[in-house]
Amino acid sequence: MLLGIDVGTSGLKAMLLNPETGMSILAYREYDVTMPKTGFAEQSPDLWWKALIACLNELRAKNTAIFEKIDAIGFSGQMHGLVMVGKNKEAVTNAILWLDQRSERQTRAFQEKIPSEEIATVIQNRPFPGFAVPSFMWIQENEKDIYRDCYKIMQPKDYLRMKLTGAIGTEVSDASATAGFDIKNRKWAFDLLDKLGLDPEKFPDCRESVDLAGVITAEAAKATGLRKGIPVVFGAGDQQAQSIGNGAVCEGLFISNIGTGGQIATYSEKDIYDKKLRTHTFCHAVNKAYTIYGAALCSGMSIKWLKNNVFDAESYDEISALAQQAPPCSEELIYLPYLAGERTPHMDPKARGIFFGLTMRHDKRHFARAVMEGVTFSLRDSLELFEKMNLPVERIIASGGGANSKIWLRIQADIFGKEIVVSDVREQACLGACILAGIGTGMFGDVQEAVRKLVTFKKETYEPDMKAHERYGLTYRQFQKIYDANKELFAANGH
Ligand SMILES: Nc1ncnc2c1ncn2[C@@H]1O[C@H](COP(=O)(O)OP(=O)(O)O)[C@@H](O)[C@H]1O
Ligand SMILES: O=C(CO)[C@@H](O)[C@H](O)COP(=O)(O)O
Repeated sequence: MLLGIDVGTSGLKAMLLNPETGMSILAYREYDVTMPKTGFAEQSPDLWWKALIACLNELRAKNTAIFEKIDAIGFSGQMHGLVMVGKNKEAVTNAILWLDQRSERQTRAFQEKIPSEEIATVIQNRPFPGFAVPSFMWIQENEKDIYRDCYKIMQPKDYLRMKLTGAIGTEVSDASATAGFDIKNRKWAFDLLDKLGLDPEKFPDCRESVDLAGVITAEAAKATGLRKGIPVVFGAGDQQAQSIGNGAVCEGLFISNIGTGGQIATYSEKDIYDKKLRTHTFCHAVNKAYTIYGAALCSGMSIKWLKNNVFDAESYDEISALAQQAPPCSEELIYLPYLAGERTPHMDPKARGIFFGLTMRHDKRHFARAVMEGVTFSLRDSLELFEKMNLPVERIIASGGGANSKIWLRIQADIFGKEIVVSDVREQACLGACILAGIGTGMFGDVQEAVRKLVTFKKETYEPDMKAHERYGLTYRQFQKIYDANKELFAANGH
């Protein structure tokens, strides 16, 4: 049996998987993002640890015989965030998440200190607030004691792996998304970190995602109920893990992932990157390949915000039922999902959310649908960039929590004008984490073998209605113009 753990932004999932039959059992614990100030987004690493213990207790209580047969453990996790631990391997403060916008000034300083040519060829990505390196620069400037007490930095899933194995370390897929990593050479960009004035000693050893990180310690066995000595592999960032769990490990397959953030992602053997650095090129977890994707910040988060902060609704299904009752294009109500700035395509931390075109005819149904459509328009921005990068998109695999909504899958097919398919396993990032554990311990020869065995797709697919696609095309152009028309106002806005 394999155990895959995904440390998401909205919650933690743990999956027990039989690698022979593909049978899987899941446990989930939801948690929140803490926002102590405007633009701040944090989580306590202890929250993830408690969620992990709760998930493992549930899996063990309900499936004791299976739980005792776990042969290997793998990880997936929310990317970019900054976890800082002291010499005692305890977190010295809350983790600063990928959604955090506090390091805008440090991001600008980064771009002033490092020549743009070096950023393009070494980092291959534009540094952005919420990436670990700008966040760490913020800590260095504003929280000197925490910077001093920080022995090593890491990403969220690395923290839980350290708690299980006692070993500190990170791996290429997450490290490459910190803005401090040499993508081509798959190692920390120490020269660049030095120029930024950061202490290279605070960056942990970095390995490949399928390497063995350690085994479950006696202390962790006592806390979690896991058997002492189970091997644990490094694991990967959730983008790379979910793409493996969706079987997108060859060129030409694209994924539309709607988790808390949203991404249009593909696999590449070459380190192709957008010359204007509007998309991301990071190390993939397998085959020494690359993942290339456009990233939207508040995708699932927009629906979560609408559900919790505006409608006070019971469930996501309630939002989907409302969206189903409004017509395509929501009677000209257009939503810009920039609640925490936006990465692809604008790379603008100051962008903000907008509802445009309100009339007295609009009600909750239109708001629900407009939010789903606005998020999908923002993902179409990435598709258009891919077409320009000569990476044509034919068929799209929908993934993440957003793929649980049939109306949102229909909206994606019609806005993208592409066929949408969905895999049989609901938690694709957990499956990816299990596959990495299986490869790392020799259960699978390679990722292709694992994917052939374990990734299957639902019979029901979503063909685009090309008439709706044409209509959406006009609204999409308006969506783009609304950002352009407000860009200067966003920039002038103080927060
Ligand atoms: N049934 C549903 N209908 C619509 N959206 C959903 C549904 N279930 C989950 N979501 C969306 O998916 C998001 C969570 O996705 P998930 O992939 O679990 O995120 P994460 O990995 O960030 O924790 C929620 O914030 C919500 O927006
Ligand atoms: O910023 C990104 C990817 O670049 C984020 O999407 C994080 O990786 C978190 O993933 P989810 O929790 O949204 O699945």
